[in-house]
Amino acid sequence: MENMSKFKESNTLKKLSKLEKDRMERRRRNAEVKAEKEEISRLNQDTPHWELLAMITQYRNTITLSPLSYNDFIEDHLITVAVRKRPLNKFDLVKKEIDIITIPNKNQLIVHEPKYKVDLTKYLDNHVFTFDYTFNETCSNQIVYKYTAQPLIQTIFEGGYATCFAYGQTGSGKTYLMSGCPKNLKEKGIYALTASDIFKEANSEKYDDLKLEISCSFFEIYVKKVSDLLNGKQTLKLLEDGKQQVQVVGLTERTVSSVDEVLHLIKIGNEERASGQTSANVNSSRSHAVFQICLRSKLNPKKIHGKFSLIDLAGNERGADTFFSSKTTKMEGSEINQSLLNLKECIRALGRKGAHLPFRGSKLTQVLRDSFIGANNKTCMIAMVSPGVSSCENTLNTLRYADRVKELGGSEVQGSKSLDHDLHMETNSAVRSSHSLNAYSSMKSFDKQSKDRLEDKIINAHKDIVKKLQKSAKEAEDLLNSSKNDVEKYSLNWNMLIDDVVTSLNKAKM
Ligand SMILES: Nc1ncnc2c1ncn2[C@@H]1O[C@H](COP(=O)(O)OP(=O)(O)OP(=O)(O)O)[C@@H](O)[C@H]1O
Repeated sequence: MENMSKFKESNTLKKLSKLEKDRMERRRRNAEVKAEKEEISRLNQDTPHWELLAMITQYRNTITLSPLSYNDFIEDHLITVAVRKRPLNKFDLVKKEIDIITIPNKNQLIVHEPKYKVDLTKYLDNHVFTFDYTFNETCSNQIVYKYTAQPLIQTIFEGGYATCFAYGQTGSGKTYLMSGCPKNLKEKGIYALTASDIFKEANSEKYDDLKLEISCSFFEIYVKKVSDLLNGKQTLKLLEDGKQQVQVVGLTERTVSSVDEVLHLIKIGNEERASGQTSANVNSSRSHAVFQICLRSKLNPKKIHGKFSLIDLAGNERGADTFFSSKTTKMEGSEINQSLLNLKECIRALGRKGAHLPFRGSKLTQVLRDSFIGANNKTCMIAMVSPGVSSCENTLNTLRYADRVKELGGSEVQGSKSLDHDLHMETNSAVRSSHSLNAYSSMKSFDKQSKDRLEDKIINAHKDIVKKLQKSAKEAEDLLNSSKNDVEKYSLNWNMLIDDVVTSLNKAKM
């Protein structure tokens, strides 16, 4: 008995001593980790985002990168939505920005958003977006052009309207893409590349009979004011005739015979645009600039044969600081938001032939009305994003907007690690197939296997819709919590969210 109690005592002592040893070991290891962190932090004093950078690098090491290459296939779309990421520039480097965008392949993009857990440890919220094309920081303007605006050139020769939009926050590279790099003349912009191809095509024998003439106009829309950039910013009026056709009364249209002449007009217009920035409230990135190249046959000069509109859209990023700002700035912001929402609906209407076209909702959509109707019209939108971490919120807003422009095209899978495009395509086609459920129930000759497969697809599509609604409910809750910070941004995001929910619900109807 005595031996037994001695044995128990020594066992307890052993356990206590082990616990003490473990505790010491834990303390030693914690001290080591702490020292290591302090050392890394000391070494990275110059890189405030080193922890975030380490997490992103680790993430990138887990995926295979296969970005778009020059020989990739050009898809034929009525509406093309693409994203271009610019490289970090010297201003970013001065601000010690880090690159939070990864482009793993030719149509996906990941935004690594830094977030904090409740215990304040950092983590990455990886947002995966799918578009028709994604261009990484090494892609030249020529490549972006090849997959976006160039495939639309033929449209205007076939009697249609082609429209190319560049959208993104200030500093995201819209001017670099549209006008080219001022320091490197080889890096031409979309204006010059488009004009050059239009001249090449117009001068080909095919169109000899048409006797085509090329002319250009350039105007700006700021709040509700339309100004002629080729005529000293003369204010222009919009008039709608009985056939709902909108005329920009008094707009200067210059006949051109070479690419250089086109570029000269663009230079004049851009200078005119910039000149307003100091003298008034007008800021180039807060107005929409519309450059149009028009084809007319000399045989019937009153009728437009085809038109290419290149539009540098205003960014909505200043919404972030408008809560305490002036009435003018608020009005400016809400006008931009309204025109962007309307634009999105009008582009979607182009994709759904015969759908209601709410073009009267803004001056921008009024002047572009003809671009959204007509069987032969095509549109592309290039969303531009800055890679830096301080642009994260604006980048997500730009991508969400671009994502919603194309109904059923490019879906965002928040937080998802899946990079499988086919998966999205599968989901999208299943959603589309749910429209045919009524037809399906009345199909008597349907074989059992096909019936089961279709039924599964429909149920899966409906599950996706439920998931989407749950995600939207969560987004709505987050939005409500942030409503007090910035009313204007809140209302824009709220409208976009509701739009999205309504679209999902419409799709869910059987
Ligand atoms: N693809 C690119 N490669 C290299 N540099 C780029 C690229 N895109 C943009 N930049 C550089 O980034 C800076 C901002 O670009 P840019 O002026 O084109 O932006 P923006 O969207 O037109 O801005 P804002 O709306 O304020 O006029 C410029 O210095 C530009 O040269």
